Amino acid sequence: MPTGTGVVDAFKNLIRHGKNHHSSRQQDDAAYQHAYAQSQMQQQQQQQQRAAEQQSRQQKEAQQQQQTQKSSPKYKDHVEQIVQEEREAKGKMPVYKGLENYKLLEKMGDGAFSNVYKAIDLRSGQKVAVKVVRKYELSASQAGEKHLNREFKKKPRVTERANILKEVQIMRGINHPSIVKLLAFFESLEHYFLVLELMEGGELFHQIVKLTYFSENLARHVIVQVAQGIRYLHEERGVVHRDIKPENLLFDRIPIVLSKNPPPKQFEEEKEDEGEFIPGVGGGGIGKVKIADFGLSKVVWDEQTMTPCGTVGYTAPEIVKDERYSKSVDMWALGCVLYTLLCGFPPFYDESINVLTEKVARGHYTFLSPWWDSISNSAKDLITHLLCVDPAQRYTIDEFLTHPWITAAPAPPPQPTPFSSVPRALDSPLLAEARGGVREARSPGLATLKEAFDITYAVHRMEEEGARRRAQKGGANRGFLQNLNESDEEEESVSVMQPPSGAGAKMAAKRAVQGDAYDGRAGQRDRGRRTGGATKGFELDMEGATLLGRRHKRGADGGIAGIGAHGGSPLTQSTREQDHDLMETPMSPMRVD
Ligand SMILES: Nc1ncnc2c1ncn2[C@@H]1O[C@H](COP(=O)(O)OP(=O)(O)OP(=O)(O)O)[C@@H](O)[C@H]1O
Repeated sequence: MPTGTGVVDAFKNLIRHGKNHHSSRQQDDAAYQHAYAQSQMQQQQQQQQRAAEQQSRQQKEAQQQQQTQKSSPKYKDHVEQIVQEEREAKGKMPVYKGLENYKLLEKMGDGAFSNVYKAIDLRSGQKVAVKVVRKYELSASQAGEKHLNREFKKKPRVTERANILKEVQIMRGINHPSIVKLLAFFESLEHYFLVLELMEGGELFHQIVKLTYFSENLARHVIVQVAQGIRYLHEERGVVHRDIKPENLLFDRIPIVLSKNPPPKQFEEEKEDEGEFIPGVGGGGIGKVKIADFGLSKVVWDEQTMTPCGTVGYTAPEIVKDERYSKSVDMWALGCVLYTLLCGFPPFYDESINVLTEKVARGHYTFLSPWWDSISNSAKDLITHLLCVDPAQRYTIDEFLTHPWITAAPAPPPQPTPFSSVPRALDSPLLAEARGGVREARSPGLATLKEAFDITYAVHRMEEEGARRRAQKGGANRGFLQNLNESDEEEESVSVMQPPSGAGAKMAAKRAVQGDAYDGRAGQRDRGRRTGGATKGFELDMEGATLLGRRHKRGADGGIAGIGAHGGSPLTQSTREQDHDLMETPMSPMRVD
């Protein structure tokens, strides 16, 4: 039933036109409904108008209010708080029980079971790096489900505990300007926390990628600091690091002072200007360089008793040999790092893990032309004495530090060469792909580069452990640290059998073939050649626990037996079918705990 003013108006209308008296009932109804519809429309229009008026009034009020609020300090604080909250939410840092005295600022790196954060010690205000290591592994289903109340596997990873304790034990005794200091160590129910001296620049690896390669002055500045750290470890602490690689070398940033006379570009590559090299300070943004990550380190002699560690009852020659082998692993690594600094790619590389292992074992590398053409013979000479297959022939740290290239004063920048003499557009053969067009990116290519280092060193560590096992057959009393070393050995034999993920498997196939500048018989120049044709080098005798031994089992005759002694360029080896088969198998990361 219509009600209100609309209906009244409708009736008035009807009366006005006299229809109320003369129309039939039907007509009255139609008129009534028409009047009713009209009144409804009018009503709606009025309501809409009122609503529009009210809305515009409210908008005006809100605008006025905003104007006054925006200029008020309270409003500004509020907005800033929201922006800050949004920023924080983006880079949200996890909260760890037991780490309440530290405020995590940003993530700096991660390993297989650890994360490293830049943090502030809230008590002292000091900036530090905190390495957080998980004690327990999430079971596969739990890891995927991301439960809030996560349950951990009951069984602690005992090997990991031993490794962490060893790392801490070793780092505690170390105090050297070229080695990252351990400031504190503590643990909660679920994590170990290592508070470390902060190296703001991060990994040297990224700086190599950024600059493509280093000038000889800058390479010397870096490698001398690393070598001094190694000398301290070897000679004063009886420790071998065993994992010296650009990833584990951290640096402090310094400002780049633009070159007065920018050095000529060697090739049409995007080598960033390193800037002026300042002796004693650095260049290319790199100041102090320090060794980090003692996760694979070993103690080879007890600094207190000055006797070899845990070798009571062993005969002297084996002990001496054992210790020399251990140290020589670091010297080999030093050679790999120096080579990489100077040209931007590692000395040993192949997409096939078998071929790479073979090259490392035989010491087959080259000073690849044209990248090495302008690098001094003195630098090459030093490298040949480090990448020398026979550990007995390899330079010791003292020999390294007295080599003429190391003791030379920084040279003035090279004279410009006309660009027309440049053969063609070039970039470091691996880095060009490693970058994948993105500078400093952690592209799969970069991961492959890192894996090349890992494999190279793993082969040498295995060699060292093989020597130790041979020496220790029969057993003897072992000291505390030697027992810690033992757990590591077991782990190593597992970890090295994991080939790199397939990311770089197809890399080399695309790579341009380069000619050899030098046949790459590392360390053979003036140390005397071996008899019997092919260089024997060391035996990869790991008693069935080796990378190669295991690959034989897995790869159906795809192991080292099928590989001839290659003497060619490290970047020219063809990849054989069986190697491909192995590479296609999806694999977990190299490090296995
Ligand atoms: N003191 C530090 N200052 C700055 N960054 C650091 C520091 N220590 C470690 N990092 C960063 O964290 C990364 C991982 O650290 P570290 O190598 O000690 O851990 P990890 O778990 O042993 O790693 P991995 O599994 O690669 O051996 C480093 O490569 C580096 O980028």
